[in-house]
Order: sequence, then structure tokens, then C-alpha cells
Amino acid sequence: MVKVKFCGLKRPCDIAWANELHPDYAGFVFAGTKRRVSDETAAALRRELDPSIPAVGVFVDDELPHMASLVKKGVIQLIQLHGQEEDALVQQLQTELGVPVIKAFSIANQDDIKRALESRADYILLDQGKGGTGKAFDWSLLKEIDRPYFLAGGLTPQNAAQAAKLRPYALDVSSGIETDGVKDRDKMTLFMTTLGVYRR
Ligand SMILES: O=C(O)c1ccccc1NCC(=O)[C@H](O)[C@H](O)COP(=O)(O)O
Repeated sequence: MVKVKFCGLKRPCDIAWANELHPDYAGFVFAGTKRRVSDETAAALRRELDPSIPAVGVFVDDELPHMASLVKKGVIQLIQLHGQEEDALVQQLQTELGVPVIKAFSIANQDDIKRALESRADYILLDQGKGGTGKAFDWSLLKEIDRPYFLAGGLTPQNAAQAAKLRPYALDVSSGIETDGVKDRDKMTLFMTTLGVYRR
């Protein structure tokens, strides 16, 4: 069964729609500009989110104390590192905070895949560019993968089934379920219904 992460949730209605559609993970982005949420907004959204949906905090080369404070307050249950973070930080987060760590890698060639496979993170996330770009990388690079991975970058309701056939652990979508820069309930619904047969 392929899992789904809806990333970049930032409004109360995004949370209401996630609660209806029940993805396996909900992502709050603490980086960039377009989808960035403050710690206070993320805390308020977490309170509204179905308690059974784990929230993933997405960070780019952030400070450990910032990530730790969000974990300790119960705002996030997993950490996603989307910058140049090294294995040493991944290990520190795992041991000091006791939460699963997802490490994102930008994939352009087989060497990038090899680097990702060597990561000590609990999960690897294979993406295009810096994250949240709405663009896909070349999925033919995924042939040799022998560990569970989140597939991200340019996923949409139209290509979700094709992506699920690659048998990733999870599909991570943000831009493809948006219209005019905000989450779109119809696209979120279509993404989930399209995947119905792959989620049983
Ligand atoms: O979404 C952002 O603005 C963002 C900024 C900086 C780092 C990561 C970011 N997003 C991560 C994600 O939303 C997902 O992990 C993934 O990249 C989604 O990509 P896409 O569906 O192509 O928007």
C-alpha cells in the first residue's frame, strides 16, 4: 500500500480537508517563502489536525534547538531535512529527539541515488531541485532502489497512479494539489481517489 503525504499545509481549511481525506502524513514547511508557516501557526494547525495523522516539519539547514522545540511541544512528530544536512545531524536528531528523520535528496543522476541510499535517515525522500518546485525528476533513475523511499516532485492527480506503480513507500505532493498557490480541495480529493486501488 502506498502512503501519502500532503505537504505545505498552511490554512485551517487545508487541515479540514486533510482530516476528511486522511493522508498518512501532513507536512508543515518551516523554510522558503511560499509555504512557510510560523511556529505559532503550525501549533494552531496541529491542534486542528486529526491526532492520528503525524505532522512532518520540513526544514532547510535549520538550527537543532528550533526543530527540538517543535518536537517537544508536540507540533511535529517527524523531521524532514531538505537542505545540505549531514548524517551527523541526522543521528543527533534521532538520538536526542527520538523522532524519525526523513532526509531529502535532489535527484539528477545515479550518483544522487547512490548518495541517498547511503543515508542513515529513517527514510529517504527523492525529489527534484530544492523542494516544492512542482517539477519531477527522471523516474527511470528509480530502477535500482532497494530501500523504502518517499517519491516527491511534480506529483499530480494525473500522474499519481503511474508513480504508485514504481512502488515507493510514500508519495509526497504539494504543488500538484494547489491552484493559484493554495491547496485545492478538489485536487486533493482526486489525488486520493486516483490512488484508491494502490492504498488497499
Ligand atoms: O514547499 C516548499 O516551499 C519547500 C521549500 C523548501 C524546502 C522544501 C519545500 N517543500 C517540500 C515539499 O513540499 C515536498 O517534500 C516536496 O518537495 C513537494 O514537491 P512538489 O509536489 O513538487 O511541490
